[in-house]
Amino acid sequence: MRVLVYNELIPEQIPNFDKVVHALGERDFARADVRKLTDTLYRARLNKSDRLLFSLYRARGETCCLILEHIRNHAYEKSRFLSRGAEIDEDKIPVIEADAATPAGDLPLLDPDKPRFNILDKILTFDDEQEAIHGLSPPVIIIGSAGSGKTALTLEKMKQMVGDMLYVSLSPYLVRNARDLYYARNYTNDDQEIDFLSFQEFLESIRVPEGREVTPRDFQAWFVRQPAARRLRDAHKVFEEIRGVITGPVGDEGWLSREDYLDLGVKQSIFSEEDRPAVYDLFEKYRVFLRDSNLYDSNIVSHEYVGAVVPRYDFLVVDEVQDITNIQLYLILKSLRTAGEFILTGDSNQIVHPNFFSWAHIKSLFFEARGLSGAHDGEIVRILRTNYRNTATVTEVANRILKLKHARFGSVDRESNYLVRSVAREPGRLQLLPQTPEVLGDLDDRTRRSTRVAVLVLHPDQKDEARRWFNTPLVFSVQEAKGLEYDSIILFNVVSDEAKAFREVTRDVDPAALETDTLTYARARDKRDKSLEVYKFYINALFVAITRAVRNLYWVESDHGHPLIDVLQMARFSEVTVSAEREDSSLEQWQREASRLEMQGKTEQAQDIRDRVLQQKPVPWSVVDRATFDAQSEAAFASGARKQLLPVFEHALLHWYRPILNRLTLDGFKPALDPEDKAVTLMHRKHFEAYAFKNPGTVLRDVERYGIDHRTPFNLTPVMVAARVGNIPVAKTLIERGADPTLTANHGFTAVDFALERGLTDERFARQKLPELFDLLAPPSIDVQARGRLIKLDRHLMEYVLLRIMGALFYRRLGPWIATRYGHNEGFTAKALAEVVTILPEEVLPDRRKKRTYISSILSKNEVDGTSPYNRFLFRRFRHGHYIVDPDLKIRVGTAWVPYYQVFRPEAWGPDHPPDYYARSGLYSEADIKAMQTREIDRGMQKLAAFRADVLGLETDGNSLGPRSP
Ligand SMILES: Nc1ncnc2c1ncn2[C@@H]1O[C@H](COP(=O)(O)OP(=O)(O)OP(=O)(O)O)[C@@H](O)[C@H]1O
Repeated sequence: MRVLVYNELIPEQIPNFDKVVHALGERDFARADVRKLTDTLYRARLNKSDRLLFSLYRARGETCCLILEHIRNHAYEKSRFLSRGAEIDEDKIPVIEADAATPAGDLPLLDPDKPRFNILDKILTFDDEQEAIHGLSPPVIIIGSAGSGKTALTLEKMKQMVGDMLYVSLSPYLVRNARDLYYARNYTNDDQEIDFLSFQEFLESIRVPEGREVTPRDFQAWFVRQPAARRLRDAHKVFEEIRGVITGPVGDEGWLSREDYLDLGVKQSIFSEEDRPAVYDLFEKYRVFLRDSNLYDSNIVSHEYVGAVVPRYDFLVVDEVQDITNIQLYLILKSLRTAGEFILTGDSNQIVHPNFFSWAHIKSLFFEARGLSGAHDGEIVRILRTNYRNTATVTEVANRILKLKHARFGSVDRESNYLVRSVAREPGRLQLLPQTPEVLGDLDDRTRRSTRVAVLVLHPDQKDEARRWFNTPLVFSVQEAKGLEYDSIILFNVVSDEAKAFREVTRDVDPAALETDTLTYARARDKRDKSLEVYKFYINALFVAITRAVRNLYWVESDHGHPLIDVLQMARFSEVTVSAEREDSSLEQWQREASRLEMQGKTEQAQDIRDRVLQQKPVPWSVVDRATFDAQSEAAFASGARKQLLPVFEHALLHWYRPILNRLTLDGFKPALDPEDKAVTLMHRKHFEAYAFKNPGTVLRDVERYGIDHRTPFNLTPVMVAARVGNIPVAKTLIERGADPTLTANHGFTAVDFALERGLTDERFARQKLPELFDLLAPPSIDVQARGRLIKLDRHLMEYVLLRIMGALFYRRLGPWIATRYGHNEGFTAKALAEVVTILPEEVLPDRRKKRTYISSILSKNEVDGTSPYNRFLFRRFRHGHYIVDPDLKIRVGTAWVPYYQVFRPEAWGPDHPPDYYARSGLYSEADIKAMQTREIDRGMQKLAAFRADVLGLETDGNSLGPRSP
């Protein structure tokens, strides 16, 4: 049997490794003392205390043994691959013979001839090209077409690095995806701390810029109103010139001076010398426009930040570098402690952002700023030619486009001069179809209900025409589609709608020039020829559009006689009968697609799915938000009617709005006198009945009607309710369908905070529910702003967990602590926190992190006036050993920055209700007791008001809802 070893394992450090692996290879399970742990996992015995975890899978028809993990000292509960916290009783697990052990499935991406394999979201082996790059030391530039494994390879490379690291890319979606891939299957690494940041977040981590980043759409809307628009015509082209040529280069100023700009060589600008003065005039107006509209240009901001960036990373990765400009790259590389410790990846055939990117620009940047790439002298560029994403047919057309580009414009640069190989076993399908009502009707009928087919047009303004024919909500312009992939793509009049431009793209190209299997390096003939710069968008857009199709391409054109169709030899694919399979996706799949698109910022399409496919409606009930609640409770107390007070009580109970609960108790409001358990049970039964069932059916009915994140009358989302009641299957289903776990309730809680709040007081809940709920619901990071900088707290950090715990304790514990009469427990102390967290299971907080000394070190490290170089400026120490979240801290809610103490509400703090020892003593009348309790509560409220004013610096509102003395 073949044995492959996970690349993270170091066999030399594992006792008896060779001996045991040899036995496994010979299928001698008895010698290796193999036992079966789960359906897919086995263990072999290394020595008295250590075990080796492995799985069996089939690859290319052979059974392969995949060695996964070294279990030291019987510590199965620490295993990465067994479910967390697994308790295995060695005496009870069954011995198994090799013949009885069957492979758990097929692994199509595994090459059994390789000795090592890698694990990201799936198990795969690298090909020789990839392996060679994996072995290189930085700096490395990885060039490869879409789907060549650049991201996968780079992430695996990062795992070998030690220290502080950065992964950065323009698209927030790609970054999020990369982070999830990195930590897939419980990967952890104590030797590194990684920031996964979009470029905008990277800027924010230096200093949060004012306003919002200008988009091409803002520019276009402004451009068409300018008199110069008539002469310069194309907004995209002008924007590209400004972004790529005027503000993009590295220099001493934020942009090129007029003189320098007019002096540029012909290859350095998209515009002719005659047009350049007009472009520069417009650029000057553009800066005024930015200032007046509170927008910023990230290039100009990057220039401003060059002096402010501090070296803070030991290693960094820039993924999709073709999307960013030189000054942006320069700024990123300036954050390295040692020059040259980087990997850049990219593909210049995928440039559809206006930024005038070329590999030559990057090379000249390294040449001019020699310090950037370190002492390394040799070639740092490596190319990946194999495509793992698209079928052979799709790849063939993509290659023809590359050949056409080469034949027409010459080599863009030496680096991008290559064709792509497909390894897909399936051939895939390509049909060139005419634009007739019958064909379009049929195509639409077969594809409109499927989440796996999207329609692509070249420009955003062509989407309306496409929507006349196609009913799917998945209609995108090419720029929108960048970074997406679908099983099948319908290209709609991409060429016919820009017939003139594409005619230029094919001008003077001899089809015979495309009959080649390699691209030879050749520059364009005429240096003054700007056609590449001008027409690059069209040819790249076509390339990007086509490579979005994983399997099939349906290409609809009104004019099949266009020269481009001819040059690409598409006629052989011409058909009049649509052969797309008809496919209906379920509502669930559509819901997931809507959420996926939402996350990628494709709000238009996501909304269209919700409106037309899911037919979601606004909730028919009124939702009680903060303002409504304040008004409702005032009115209820004024009326004193039970019917009005009950919803106020329930709301206060759910949000632990202590002043209101106290007041209701003092007023003798019956439900408020019940023990909390009873009141909660009644309320849950009344309002959250649907969440009591394991089967999510009832909850999903509302979700289908009103959307996955609709608000219940208490202004909670369904997943918040599931978290609060501890219903794991429902929470899981909602998350799988795309529920957003970052949304907040009236008092600032996200779904996971509800679960944590309960887990911190209820031992059984903590043990049975919290590990899974935390895993499922805790968002990957919390964005905070301290001292004007973004600090992204990754879920792996203790700071993240601590901030969450402080949030979960905010109302129930912190308020009463501050309010206590003797004041010895104000604020969070390491001692109090260490006591509180003992209840949390190992999976949520490992024992080493529960220690008082450790908690204390994290608190003081992040104290706002502290001097640690790793200070994240989270906490303020207002008395010796007493901490609170810093009142100047802001957190990101949706896209807005909100002060922490507006998200969490100190005005909802109140003292615990005084115990009934007065009553028990039997010495006092009922009226006396009430008076004493009232006084006690009043004192607490006053203390809280003073704390809010003195420590938090907040205005106090006179406790309008606090209890008044009778
Ligand atoms: N050696 C390999 N064997 C099998 N699958 C692979 C291999 N390398 C990469 N893949 C898979 O191919 C797909 C594309 O890889 P990846 O997303 O890393 O490509 P990319 O070059 O970054 O693409 P893009 O430029 O479109 O972002 C992924 O699903 C990845 O897991």
